[in-house]
Amino acid sequence: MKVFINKRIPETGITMLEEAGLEVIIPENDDLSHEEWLEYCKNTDTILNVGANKFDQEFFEKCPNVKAIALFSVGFDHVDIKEATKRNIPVGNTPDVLSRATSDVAFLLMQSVSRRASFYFQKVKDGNWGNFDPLYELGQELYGKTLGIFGLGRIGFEMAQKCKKAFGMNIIYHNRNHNEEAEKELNAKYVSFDKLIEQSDVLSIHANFKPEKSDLFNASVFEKMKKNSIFINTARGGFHNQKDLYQALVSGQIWGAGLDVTNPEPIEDNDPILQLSNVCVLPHIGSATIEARNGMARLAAENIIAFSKGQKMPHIANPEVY
Ligand SMILES: NC(=O)C1=CN([C@@H]2O[C@H](COP(=O)(O)OP(=O)(O)OC[C@H]3O[C@@H](n4cnc5c(N)ncnc54)[C@H](O)[C@@H]3O)[C@@H](O)[C@H]2O)C=CC1
Ligand SMILES: O=C(O)C(=O)CO
Repeated sequence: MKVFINKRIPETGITMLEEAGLEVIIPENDDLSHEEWLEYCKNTDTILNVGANKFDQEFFEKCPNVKAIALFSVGFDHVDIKEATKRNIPVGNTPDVLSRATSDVAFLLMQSVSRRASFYFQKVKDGNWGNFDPLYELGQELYGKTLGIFGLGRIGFEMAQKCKKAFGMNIIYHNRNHNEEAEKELNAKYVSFDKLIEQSDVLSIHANFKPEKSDLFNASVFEKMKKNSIFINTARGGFHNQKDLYQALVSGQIWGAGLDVTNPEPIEDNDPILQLSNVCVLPHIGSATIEARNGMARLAAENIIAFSKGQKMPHIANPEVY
């Protein structure tokens, strides 16, 4: 059985696949155009996919030989799951192993924005240390403030846990269902979407993205948020309207923003949001630790190996396929 991997992943995953007797195909030039990527996919049985290549109607029509897809990500918003299931194609993902790393980045962004760290670092790099100024670009402390989580699943829970431990923050959340563990362990309170945006001092997005939720965080939401609030998005850029976010930040409707994901992604070089002192933007590095990436490689390989043995994928985005 052939496994096409579009970009090199940590060696652990590749070794597991090879030891299982699978033929691994990794192109030398791993910066493939869409057409080149499709060409590889057409000629393979299973795909281990790194990145946001779209598994849409075009893909499924042009690549009828593909029998299984193992994503090198927990998010699967780039896959038409209904179509994959209809065609009996299991889609694997990589939950849990990256929750700590990704929530670390949400926490880091929150702190970076609250203390204007990236702005000050840029000043130092520009040779502009500045004099001690009692009123210049002051940060705000997070102790006892309210953290609002939109989408309290695996990553949202870890973010809430860190904020509770580090700053004694009160946790409120809005989710598809109640998270009993968070309510018990963190005293997290379930609130309506409107209450979430009105009451949060830090609003952190951790839900799985669906196209119908595009621009959910837009001007009408930012208007209702507190003036001292910080908006954090490490989930998917599609959740926020970036122009509206810029306006909310410039007009002082909200206090700051930390983004690991942008809309569009990658961010445009001339996006004015990059010029703001109350913003920190990272290039989608939530899972970019050695530990998380090794874990992702292991889970993706486990998925392909299970499939090759006629077994169920152990980490599956469309369990309904079985
Ligand atoms: N920045 C990065 O590098 C990374 C980003 N992510 C993103 O984080 C997302 C979350 O990952 P996990 O915590 O593992 O997923 P999860 O499935 O454990 O948690 C997501 C939670 O969001 C809730 N949810 C989904 N849609 C909702 C809606 N419309 N309203 C209210 N709640 C909603 C779900 O009920 C679930 O509890 C991924 O789907 C991915 O997009 C994940 C890993 C790395
Ligand atoms: O896993 C994901 O969903 C990511 O965004 C990158 O790790």
